[in-house]
Amino acid sequence: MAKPLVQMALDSLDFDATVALATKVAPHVDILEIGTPCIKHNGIELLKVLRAKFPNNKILVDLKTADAGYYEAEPFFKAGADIVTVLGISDIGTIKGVVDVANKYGKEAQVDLISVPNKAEVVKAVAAVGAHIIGVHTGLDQQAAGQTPFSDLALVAGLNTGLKISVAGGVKAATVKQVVDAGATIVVAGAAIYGAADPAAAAAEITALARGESASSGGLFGWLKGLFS
Ligand SMILES: O=C([C@H](O)CO)[C@H](O)[C@H](O)COP(=O)(O)O
Repeated sequence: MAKPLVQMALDSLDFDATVALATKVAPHVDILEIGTPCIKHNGIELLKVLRAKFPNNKILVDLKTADAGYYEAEPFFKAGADIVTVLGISDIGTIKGVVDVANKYGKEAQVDLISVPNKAEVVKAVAAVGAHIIGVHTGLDQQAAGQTPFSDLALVAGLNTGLKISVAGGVKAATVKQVVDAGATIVVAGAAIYGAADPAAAAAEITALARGESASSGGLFGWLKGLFS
């Protein structure tokens, strides 16, 4: 089975701080996510800068599209996004539009299940129109109300659609193995990395844990640990 991918969510509003954080973290993760507040605030220019600076990372643009799927997503695929998100609560025509334009560019559409009431039904419907990734997502406001993504992940994994499953919502070093064991193929971490004293080390630790490697063999973090042990 393929090793899970690790995605870092860039949720700052500041353009330069986002580029600086991405520079620290990019060597330690597979996917850089431009979070929804960040892309709304900074626009497609930020994607162009990150695309040019980080050719070895995939880039997800968290558009959370709700309408005009094809039209809204196309400029971002054209500018180098590898994955674009669309809301699972939106019309199936909107979701199909993002899938179609992703296919046109050889890229991927991720359907975000945030606030979807009938998750099993939506997962089956979006699988039928060719969605590439299902996003199990407990948003920042839901996390503040005490929610976690674990029960939704169990439900989605149990549907056995064969689609990739991305999991976001407060994932941290202590929970990353639980998320992978429960069926995540993409693990997303935002605050656990950008809120750490050393974001590069936190990213390296989370990636090592997601891949089932001991933290001591995990990139810079492992190297630093080795120095001081
Ligand atoms: O998608 C996110 C949120 O809705 C704002 O765009 C976060 O990036 C995602 O939840 C991951 O961040 P953490 O929950 O802090 O790990």
